[in-house]
Formats: sequence, structure tokens, C-alpha cells
Amino acid sequence: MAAAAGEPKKIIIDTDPGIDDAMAIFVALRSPEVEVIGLTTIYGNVYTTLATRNALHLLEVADRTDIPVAEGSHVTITFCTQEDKKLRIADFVHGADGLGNQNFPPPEGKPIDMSATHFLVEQAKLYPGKVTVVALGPLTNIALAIQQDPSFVKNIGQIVLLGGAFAVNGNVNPAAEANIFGDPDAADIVFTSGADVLAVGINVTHQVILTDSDRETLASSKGKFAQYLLKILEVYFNYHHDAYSTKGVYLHDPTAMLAAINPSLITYVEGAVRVQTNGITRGLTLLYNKQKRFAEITKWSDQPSVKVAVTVDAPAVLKLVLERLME
Ligand SMILES: O=c1[nH]cnc2c1ncn2[C@@H]1O[C@H](CO)[C@@H](O)[C@H]1O
Repeated sequence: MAAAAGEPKKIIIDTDPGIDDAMAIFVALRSPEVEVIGLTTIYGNVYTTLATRNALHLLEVADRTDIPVAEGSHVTITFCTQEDKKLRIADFVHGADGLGNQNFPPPEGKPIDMSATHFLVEQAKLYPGKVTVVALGPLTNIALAIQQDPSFVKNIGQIVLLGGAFAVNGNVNPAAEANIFGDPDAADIVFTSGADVLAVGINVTHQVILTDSDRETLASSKGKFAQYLLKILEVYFNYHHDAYSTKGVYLHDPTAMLAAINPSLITYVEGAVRVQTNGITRGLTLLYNKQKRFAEITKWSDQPSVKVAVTVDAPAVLKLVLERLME
């Protein structure tokens, strides 16, 4: 991939690290096309407190403690009204510590004295139209930014999110993908906000697989990211071997990250997306392609269009992930 012309694109990574989050963060830090201006944290793969700790730890591993970490919401956006207040945490995918049960020492750094929402709002205002948020977890922080600042939607350049299962089964249950299921109300706010949104769902990321033999390729590198990731990937591989018949692991977060870095790696369609927020299909994402003019007003009528990824150049994504992590 050619280096981007001009200034690198500023990105904020909203993350719940997470093994594939760690890979995506490292890929971003090794990508000259982007400048990571901050990490914001969220629950999902781990609780938010641990997500913050892991975000600080990963930046220390990368020698990038110059990048600020802002802690995000500990609860879903409807926490006060919701009857079931229990968060769904995917520690069975990533290990109890979120990073493959390696029990790394606590980080030395601290998060900044500002909430994730405030940080997102402030950075979007500081660089209008120039900041891309790459959202790798449930969308609570982004929805809160949209609610708290009416100009956020206009100020933010793009929101590239890993989430949804468009016309395929989910990974939490047949209806829902994990990040959308984590906070469906927040996701619906983001999809209907009018912001420039690109959703990369598991209909796309399930095509990008790091196989057992790719893991051996990674092992042949002496690079610090490759060596670190080999340790934490064990748990992620074990989970995939048990849960899927695929011989490898899905590269969800790195695929979304590379779609933000180089949009030509994917193709997308446009339409209105709504999220089911209750019942047995809670977390379902449904795209209306605007092909039919319905006679009646529906919940999709007059909703802004978003972009939904439909194909990916999987070999190119895999090649870039390996190259950048093995440097
Ligand atoms: O089976 C699963 N349940 C919950 N979370 C999962 C599962 N598989 C992967 N992820 C996590 O959720 C995001 C993609 O949906 C990714 O961040 C991935 O690590």
C-alpha cells in the first residue's frame, strides 16, 4: 500500500482490549498512513476498568506512552432504565485479563483526567472533519458524544465501526454480533445520527482468517509486536478451535482498522441501518437498501444512509497485518 499523500489521517481508537484489539492497535501504530491521537476505552471483551489498564499496557509495550488514554463508560447508554443491568463480557474469548491470561504487570501510566466522551467531542472540535474514530467495541462512548454535543456528528470525519452481522448469523446468538449486542440502543443512535459511518460487520470479518500456519509465519519474526502477540494469541486460537470449525482465528478488529486506513480494501453498499433493541433478536442489524419506496412510513424512512461493508480483499488484509506486525 502506498503511503497516504499529505498528512496522516488522525484516528482515535475506541477499544475494549481484547486480543484482536491489541493486534489492531499495533497495526495502527505501524501504519504511516495514520496518526493515533488517542485511545478511548469501553467494556466488551473486558470491563471498562480493565480495558483502560490494557490500553495503557499496550501503549507501554509499543513505547508509545505519548498517546493519551481516556476512560469510557462503565455501563450501557440505557443503564438507568434497563431492567437487566448485567453487561455481557467476552472473557471466554480473550481470557480473564483480556490478553490471553498472561498476567502482565500493571501499567505505570494513568488515563487522562477527561472522559472518553469529552475527549471525542473535544478532538472532533479541534480538528473538524479530520478525525476518524475506529470503534472496536460496543458504541456507548460514541453515542454519548453524539448526545452531548450536537456538532459532534458534523465535526467528526468518519466513524468506522466493527459491528453488526449483515444478512448473516451473529456470533453471540443467531441474531446478534457481540459489539452491537453489547449496547444495541447506542448502536441505533450511531447508525441514525447522520454521521459518516462505515460498518464493518462479521459478514466481512469472517472472511479474514489468520490460520495456524500464518501463526507460524508470525513466530518466525523477531519483531516485538509479533513476539508479544504470539503469547496472547494462544487463548484466542483455543476459543476458535472450540467454537468454530475454521482452522484459525477471525481478524475482526484488524480488518476494521485496515478498512479505516485503506478504504480500497473493502467494498460497501449504502442504506439506512436500524438495530433491534429488544426481544429475541435484540442486537440484530438490518440494512434498508432504499431500493423500494414503501407506501407507508417505516422506522427506516427518512433515516440517513450509512456505509455497510460487503466484500473484503482478505489476502491483502492478511498480508498487511502480517507485514506490519512482523516489522
Ligand atoms: O463468540 C463471541 N462472543 C463474543 N465476542 C466475540 C465472539 N467472537 C469474537 N468476539 C469478539 O467480538 C468482536 C467481534 O464480534 C471482536 O472484538 C471479537 O474479539
